[in-house]
Amino acid sequence: MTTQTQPQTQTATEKTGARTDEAATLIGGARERIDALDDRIIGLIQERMAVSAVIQEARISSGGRRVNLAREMEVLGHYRDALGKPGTALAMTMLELCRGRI
Ligand SMILES: C=C(O[C@@H]1C=C(C(=O)O)C=C[C@H]1O)C(=O)O
Repeated sequence: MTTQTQPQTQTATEKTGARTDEAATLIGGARERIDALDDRIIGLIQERMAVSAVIQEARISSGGRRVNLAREMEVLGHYRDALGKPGTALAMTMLELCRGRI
């Protein structure tokens, strides 16, 4: 005899961890907004990467270096002022995406 695994359908409450249908509905809607925001954030990061690459290529073509630490300090400060210490970590990851590892 062969055993078959049936596709499991999760209820909205199982998917969200909520204990009531009302909370599950609210969470489902809010998660859709988060997914849409994440898509926009990813698109903005990709746009930033492209602009950053233009700057880096222009500087390298002119005989300069890829990285400019003074400017990176300004970027880090901007994120730290807006978001606190985790903002610095976020900016460091973003800089790595934009100019690679140093
Ligand atoms: C984009 C630049 O080049 C590099 C990338 C940076 C960035 O992505 O923000 C910042 C400084 C440089 O290391 C720049 O100098 O502005």
